[in-house]
Amino acid sequence: MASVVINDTTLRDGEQSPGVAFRASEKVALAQALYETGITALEVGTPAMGDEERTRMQLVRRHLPAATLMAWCRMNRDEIQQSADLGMDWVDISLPASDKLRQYKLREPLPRLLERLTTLIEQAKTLGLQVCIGCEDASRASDLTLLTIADTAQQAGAQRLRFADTLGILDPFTTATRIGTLRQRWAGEIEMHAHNDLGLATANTLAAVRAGATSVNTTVLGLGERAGNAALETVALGLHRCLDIDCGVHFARLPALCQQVADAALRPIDAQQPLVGAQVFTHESGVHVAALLRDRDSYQAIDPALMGREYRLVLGKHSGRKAVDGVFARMGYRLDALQIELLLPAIRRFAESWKRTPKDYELVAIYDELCGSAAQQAAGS
Ligand SMILES: CC(=O)SCCNC(=O)CCNC(=O)[C@H](O)C(C)(C)COP(=O)(O)OP(=O)(O)OC[C@H]1O[C@@H](n2cnc3c(N)ncnc32)[C@H](O)[C@@H]1OP(=O)(O)O
Ligand SMILES: O=C(O)CCC(=O)C(=O)O
Repeated sequence: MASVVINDTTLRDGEQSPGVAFRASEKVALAQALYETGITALEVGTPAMGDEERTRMQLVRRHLPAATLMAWCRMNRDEIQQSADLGMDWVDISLPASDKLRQYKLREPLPRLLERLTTLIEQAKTLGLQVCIGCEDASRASDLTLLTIADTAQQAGAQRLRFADTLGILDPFTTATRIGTLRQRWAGEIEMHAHNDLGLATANTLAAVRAGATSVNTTVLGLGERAGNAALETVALGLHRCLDIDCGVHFARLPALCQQVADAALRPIDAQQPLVGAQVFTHESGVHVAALLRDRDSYQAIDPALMGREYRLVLGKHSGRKAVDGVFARMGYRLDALQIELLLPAIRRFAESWKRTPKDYELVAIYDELCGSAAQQAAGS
């Protein structure tokens, strides 16, 4: 499959998560960390927000001269001019694609908006900017409207069309159909921008790529409006794993990048966050662990080493005998069948009382209590 550009928008849409506000130093450091993780195309901000935001965008530009930077703009001449002044490579000119958003936001008929769009694209191109047309709420726009916008954008010389599932209402099948229709008409780049309201943002992003999208928006940890955007981590690994597309992401750097974003956003990483959560390479269930002790591929499709991580086997309420044997063996204990029979119910009780798995020293304490020499002597007498 052809290559795909990840145009990460952590610093624009990611920061639109309620309450998230990156300081200037954080914005620059995050841009740097994204770049070092192999993400070289970044949507870095909204010039309309004012001098402070523009200064930050300029700082990112200075720190990352080789990165491909994009600004998000409304249909507004000043914002496009500002994007050029800030040294951006791309401008995303946002146009409400659905009737609803046009009606309630701009209150301007589509033909008039398209005339304005043509002028704005020409302005941006004269300023040396590459142009992406952000079709906001494209999922609620008709194909006819979308294709009309695409025709105008194409004639005016825009390079990219962003299909935004602004409200996160699509499923992967509909996404593929919509992008496929667009692909037949629009010769330029197509960028998928998916929101996660139904938990389908990554799936929709992969479906869009299958149907012909050449570029995808992501945010680290899926930050973004409401339920967020498609997460960089799952999109990058999904493209690699499911579609055999290498976007140049250094997977081993993802955990540190995610932690840095989590710290700057004050959003702790959920233990079960795909790929980077603390628990996602940890196995407890007895049936799984028994098989994993023989072959890691039995219950582990993603090699944690790819992310610089390790897999762990733990004991808990769902452990079986082989798991008890295996985990104690890792700690240097050779258990006999009777000891395992004594330990298993005690470990289950521990997990239920403390609502967590016992740590190694706690397993040793359970062992000492139930199987230590005094206990064994008592059991024998
Ligand atoms: C789906 C998305 O994520 S789109 C990205 C949206 N991003 C943001 O809103 C984040 C940053 N936003 C802000 O800081 C501010 O809202 C600003 C600076 C952009 C604008 O601030 P203000 O000038 O005070 O406008 P305000 O936020 O009150 O209202 C938005 C205005 O933008 C207009 N607008 C919305 N989309 C567009 C568009 N694509 N093109 C032109 N105008 C637009 C609205 O119609 C409204 O105009 P009105 O005042 O004439 O009704
Ligand atoms: O206008 C765009 O480029 C898309 C904006 C966006 O973030 C969205 O629609 O969710």
